[in-house]
Amino acid sequence: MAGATRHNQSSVELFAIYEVSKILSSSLDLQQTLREVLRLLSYHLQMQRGRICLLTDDSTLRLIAALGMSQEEMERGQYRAGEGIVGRIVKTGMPAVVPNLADEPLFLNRTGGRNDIAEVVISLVGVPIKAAGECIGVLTIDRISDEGYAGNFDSDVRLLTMVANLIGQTVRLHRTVAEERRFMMREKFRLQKEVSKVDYQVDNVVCSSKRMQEVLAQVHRVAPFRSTVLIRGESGTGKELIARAIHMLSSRKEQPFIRINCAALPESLLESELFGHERGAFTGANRDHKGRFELATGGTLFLDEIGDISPSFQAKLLRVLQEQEFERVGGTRTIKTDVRIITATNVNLEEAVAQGRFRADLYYRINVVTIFLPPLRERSDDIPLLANHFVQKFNRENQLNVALHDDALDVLKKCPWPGNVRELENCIERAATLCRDGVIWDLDLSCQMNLCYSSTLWHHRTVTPTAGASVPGIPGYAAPPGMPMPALPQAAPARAGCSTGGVPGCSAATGGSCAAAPAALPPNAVPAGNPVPPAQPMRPQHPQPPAGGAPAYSDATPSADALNEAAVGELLGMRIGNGGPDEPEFTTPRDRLLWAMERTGWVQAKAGRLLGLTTRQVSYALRKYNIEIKRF
Ligand SMILES: Nc1ncnc2c1ncn2[C@@H]1O[C@H](COP(=O)(O)OP(=O)(O)OP(=O)(O)O)[C@@H](O)[C@H]1O
Repeated sequence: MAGATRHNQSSVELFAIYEVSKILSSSLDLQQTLREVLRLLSYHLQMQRGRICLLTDDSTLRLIAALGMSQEEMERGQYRAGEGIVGRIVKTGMPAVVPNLADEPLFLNRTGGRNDIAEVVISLVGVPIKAAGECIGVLTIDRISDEGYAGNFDSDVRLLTMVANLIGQTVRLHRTVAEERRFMMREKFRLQKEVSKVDYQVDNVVCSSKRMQEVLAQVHRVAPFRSTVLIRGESGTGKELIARAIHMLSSRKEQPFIRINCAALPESLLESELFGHERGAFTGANRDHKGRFELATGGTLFLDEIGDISPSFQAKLLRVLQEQEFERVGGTRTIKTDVRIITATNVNLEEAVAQGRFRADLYYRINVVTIFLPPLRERSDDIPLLANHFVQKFNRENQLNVALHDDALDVLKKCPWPGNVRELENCIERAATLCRDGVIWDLDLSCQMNLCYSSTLWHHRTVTPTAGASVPGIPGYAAPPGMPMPALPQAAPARAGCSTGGVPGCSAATGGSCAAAPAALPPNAVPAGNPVPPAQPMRPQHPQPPAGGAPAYSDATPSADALNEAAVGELLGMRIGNGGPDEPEFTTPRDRLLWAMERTGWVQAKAGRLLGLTTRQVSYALRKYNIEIKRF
């Protein structure tokens, strides 16, 4: 009978140990875990008032888990080594059994948690908690009875020692993890400080603003991984440049970087361009053709303007991105791909998803890491560096030594740059081409001659809302999240010499001083209040334009249309030479535009490239010259 009881007792103890080990490995909250252990001992083994004290860094024993104690009582549970029963256990590293606490001189009742000591017999069993051979705390339990505990203290000590060992291992593990975590946090903080000091450099990307430094830091972080990157930002902010930078900083840099503009091709062509086609797949497919996915094998595929692809093509693209395989058009063989995908768009994708124009599953697939490129107007600190970079580029390409005058730089810094860096580049190239004495003066800038085609485009947008416009106040512009468009300045009344009527490109660039446009200047004159600094070259005399030319120097204020006409003409006219050696002579800008459209199969993006214009500028010019777009 006694054997059976002992057997039962052993089974209960074994079960308790098993449960304790489970609890100890179940949570990261040490205090909570230890309280659970005490609850289990109390429930299964009638070991009441369990307490666990742990040694802290200042060698004090602190009560960190207890059953049936208020927070206040717990806070009183602090002992020095050697003090009281608990202090003695830590000091000696040996278990202690006190059959009746009322008779124990070492008993301090510091917590005040045993006020029933006069009414019942309280026995205490305490064992050291050890880890790696060191005593790091104490586990105690009370046995409460009316006439003294009749059970076996030895078996209590044995069981509690096992539990204390498990606790010791757990505490050690928690402390190691906490220490490592503290170390990692310190390291993270240190690295963050280092990173903020680092001047990130990426080849070809010119910038000094904090916003762009953050972008470059992101570029460095994402480059080594294969994750899909989505680059967002307005047109001309440098999305392709950043995509190339990511490729060049990755281990794929020796492999191809292949770009495709998804908006420039109709769906059938886009499909064959991306996936390739087999001979005979369609009329004119005379031989097998590798698509860009195949050409980019091992490298990076940059899908520009991804926000513009049709819903049916979105489904096809999704399949490749998910399964990393595809078939050529007209083919049956499944081809595996190994390409890193970088996408870019200036479309508000969230709005497109909400309106059902863009698939949510594709959105999530491409939106793994997103890099937002701020518009130039939000990082005007970059303008001086960029402007000088483009002047140097012009000089290298033309073996010239043109300089940029500070006055011109001042005007550039005030411009809102709706066309961003691309527009700045065009502006500099144009001024460098036109300037007469090897210096770009403020008056050489197109906005100062009422020939700023950006302001013309802005003007067009503000008077001719485009379908799908989604930015309040700026029809035709859709700003993605985090890419707020500038508030339109109040239209200033048209002034002599300024026909843009206060459109942003002009009024901001001139600081509202369009009245001082060149028309008011006599030959050799310098505008009032704008003396030439001695160190700077003498301001040149601007000749009058030929009769019937651009309205820049006309005394009369031309109508907005006349300005647009002139500006677009200027735009197209200025680019003569980009079309290559076989470009014929044109008598009107309209003819040149028609020639480019015909030559590129009426693909506006391609015509734009031929003419050195953006797709939007081509689209504007087509409307301007009433050219009906041919569709095939
Ligand atoms: N930080 C920069 N440093 C030097 N050049 C830049 C920078 N940002 C942009 N550019 C130049 O501006 C022009 C436009 O850049 P890019 O084509 O990368 O812009 P994008 O955002 O991809 O334009 P889009 O949306 O129209 O395709 C390019 O000639 C590019 O080299």
